[in-house]
Amino acid sequence: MSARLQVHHVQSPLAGPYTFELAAGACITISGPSGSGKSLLLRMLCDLDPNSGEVLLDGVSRANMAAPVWRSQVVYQPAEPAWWLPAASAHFKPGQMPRVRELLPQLNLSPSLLDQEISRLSTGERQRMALIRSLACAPKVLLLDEPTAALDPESVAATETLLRKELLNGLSIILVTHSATQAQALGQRHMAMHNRVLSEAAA
Ligand SMILES: Nc1ncnc2c1ncn2[C@@H]1O[C@H](COP(=O)(O)OP(=O)(O)OP(=O)(O)O)[C@@H](O)[C@H]1O
Repeated sequence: MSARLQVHHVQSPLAGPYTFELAAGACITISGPSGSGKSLLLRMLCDLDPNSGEVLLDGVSRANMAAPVWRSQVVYQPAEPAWWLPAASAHFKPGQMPRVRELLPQLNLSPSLLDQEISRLSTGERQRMALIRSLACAPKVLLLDEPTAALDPESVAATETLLRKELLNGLSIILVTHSATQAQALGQRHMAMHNRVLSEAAA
């Protein structure tokens, strides 16, 4: 597998430096205590927080890409995703809708939820809808911050099945999770964050 994402000395005054590589179709999992710096790392990788160092996507430096282009290919899904319009459907471009309709049943979501007010969806429905929003961008790298934290076991299983399928199709994932079972099920490499220092974790 070739390096899809190369991270070289990425740091900010708050965290880092971080250096590692993520192959195409591979998943790195990151575990670690609350407040250890996991989200800070993901936010730097998608260029939401100011940072120095170099990140390359398929060999192309982030410095040579417009920020919106970068963020559409290296997509960050926070633990509590934001919605800025009343209904989920309004967050999708018309061209994304066939993909959205294909993904909804895979996460056990009814298409009728698309047009309901987001605030009326359950936390777990919102979390699954957020994953659909992330995947609808057709990213090359997905940075997932506890994507199943609010889900029941059946929805966790559906989400993991979908992520496994996406990995097989070449998507690369950095997955922050507190679940050792989930890390084992999806990741090939396991890392741990402690006091903003990233290290290899036992498999
Ligand atoms: N912009 C900021 N300025 C100063 N400190 C910050 C900023 N953003 C985050 N922090 C602090 O950095 C630390 C790491 O935060 P981070 O959100 O990365 O934790 P985390 O490992 O993702 O935790 P959790 O598992 O609870 O989501 C926390 O102590 C947080 O308060």
